[in-house]
Amino acid sequence: MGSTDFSWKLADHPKLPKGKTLAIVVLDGWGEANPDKYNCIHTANTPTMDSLKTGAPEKWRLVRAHGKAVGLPTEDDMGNSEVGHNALGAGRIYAQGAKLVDFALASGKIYEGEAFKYIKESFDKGTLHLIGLLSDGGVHSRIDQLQLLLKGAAEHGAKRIRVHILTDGRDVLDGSSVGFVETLEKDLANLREKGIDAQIASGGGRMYVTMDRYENDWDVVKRGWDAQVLGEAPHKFQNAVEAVKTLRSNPKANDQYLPPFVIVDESGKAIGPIVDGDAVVTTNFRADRMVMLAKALEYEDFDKFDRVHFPKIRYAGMLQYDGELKLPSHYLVSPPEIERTSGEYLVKNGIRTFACSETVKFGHVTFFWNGNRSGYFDSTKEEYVEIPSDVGITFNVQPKMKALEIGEKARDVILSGKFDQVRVNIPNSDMVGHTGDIQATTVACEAADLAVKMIIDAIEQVGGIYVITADHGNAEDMVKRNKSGQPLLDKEGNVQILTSHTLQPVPIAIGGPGLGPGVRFRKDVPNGGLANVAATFINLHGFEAPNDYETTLIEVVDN
Ligand SMILES: O=C(O)[C@H](O)COP(=O)(O)O
Ligand SMILES: [Mn+2]
Ligand SMILES: [Mn+2]
Repeated sequence: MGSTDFSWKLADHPKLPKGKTLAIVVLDGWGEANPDKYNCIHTANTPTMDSLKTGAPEKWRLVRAHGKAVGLPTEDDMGNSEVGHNALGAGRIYAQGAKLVDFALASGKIYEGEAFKYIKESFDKGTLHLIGLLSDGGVHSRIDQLQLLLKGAAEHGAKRIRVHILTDGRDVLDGSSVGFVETLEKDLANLREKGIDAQIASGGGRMYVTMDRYENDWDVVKRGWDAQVLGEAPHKFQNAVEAVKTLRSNPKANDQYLPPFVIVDESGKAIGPIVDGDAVVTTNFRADRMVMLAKALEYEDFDKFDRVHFPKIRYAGMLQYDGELKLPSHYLVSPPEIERTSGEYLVKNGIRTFACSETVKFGHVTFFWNGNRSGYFDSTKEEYVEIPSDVGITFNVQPKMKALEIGEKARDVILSGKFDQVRVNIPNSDMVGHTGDIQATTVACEAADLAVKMIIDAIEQVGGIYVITADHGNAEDMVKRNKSGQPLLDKEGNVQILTSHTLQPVPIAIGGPGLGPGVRFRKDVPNGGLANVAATFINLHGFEAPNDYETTLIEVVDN
């Protein structure tokens, strides 16, 4: 569109009225799958979500939430919160970080950019450190990208490389960490044969070391800092495979929560602390769980924990993680330019917007929803409320999380009449689903269902409209399956628990007294995905969607 004829003004919808309070609920990790005992949404008592599905067939449907529908490289890529909320908020499908990094590595462009040239200045005298999640999950990072970057960095002059690994078990099976470390060790051994001093220097489980998000618990980042930068950790090993195997042998241990360790030489000295003159790359492409470390690595003024030592390094992110904060200032690959999101359009068309979740998902309905931007578009028309999450626990011990508090907050705000759009993320089915605890996940889904009921009841009272959907699957399938759908067993004959997201579609339901009698889902968008939702709710606010948005899911028929 030419810059001169661009306008933020949205056209009036020819049939749909303005002024209805709209609740948008994103159930995190709530997909649709065959009912069996490993489908916690099925086993849970969820009368509200059930009634939406069975009560009004023209107002309930499934939408795609994985693979190409959300800008991921292949149809084998499960959905995730970042790409899901980006699509929901932006109404268009963007090539996402995973894909952009693939392109940059395949074309070699990654080595021609400003950031690579910048870190390269350290290669003569300093060490190149790579810090990131080690798995093939494809949600935050991918090991094949790390392998290519290692090879490319060596070819472009890196002589001493240290890798700081974060074990996964959340986007991939628990226990798979050992295999990934072995794969990486082989690559590093190959580099050593070529005369490059390349080794793993430290490690730890992603949820306990480094990868916190939305500033829920800085201790997580500090534990990583101590190991990666200071070379200090409670556990010391001479070999990373041995480290992971030994730490996992504790019956309570799992990949997500492995304690931090450093690799030491024969004299017990850490082999890879980060020191003045070194280069550092954080290899995750996804932002939320790298922003905190990026702040610690980049900000001169920093008071979140005592860094003890703040080395003078050249730091680059795989991507820029926060477009508003411009953090980090150097990045190997440019992030997707997600602009003109629904949030910005609607606020500029007078829609007063409220968004809320608890800490662990707060950025999902704000930062991701708004195209990876922190902050308000217009603070006079928007309010974002974060309900503090519990800290230092795995959510299977507290499966209700803050669902009811989020529901109450949304209810109060809806009843206040101060906002036109009230948007929440209810985290339970995702956060508890990631623990692999089937019983607790069932309780989690029940709590989420209750929160939905509170919001729907409030919408009934004010004559509003609700849109209930999800960002990707998780709790609806808690086991790894073979191609014919049978649960897979491990060596001991136990079912293999699936802690990750799924490839399943997610439901979307519309309703409420403010929804005109002729509004229903169209039948001619059978492959609709999350990116079609924005045009849908823009319509429900009484506007036509911008014409480059993915098409709306609804139509208005004359009764
Ligand atoms: O970061 C996480 O918790 C998982 O890797 C993905 O979950 P999310 O995409 O639902 O946040
Ligand atoms: Mn999610
Ligand atoms: Mn998740």
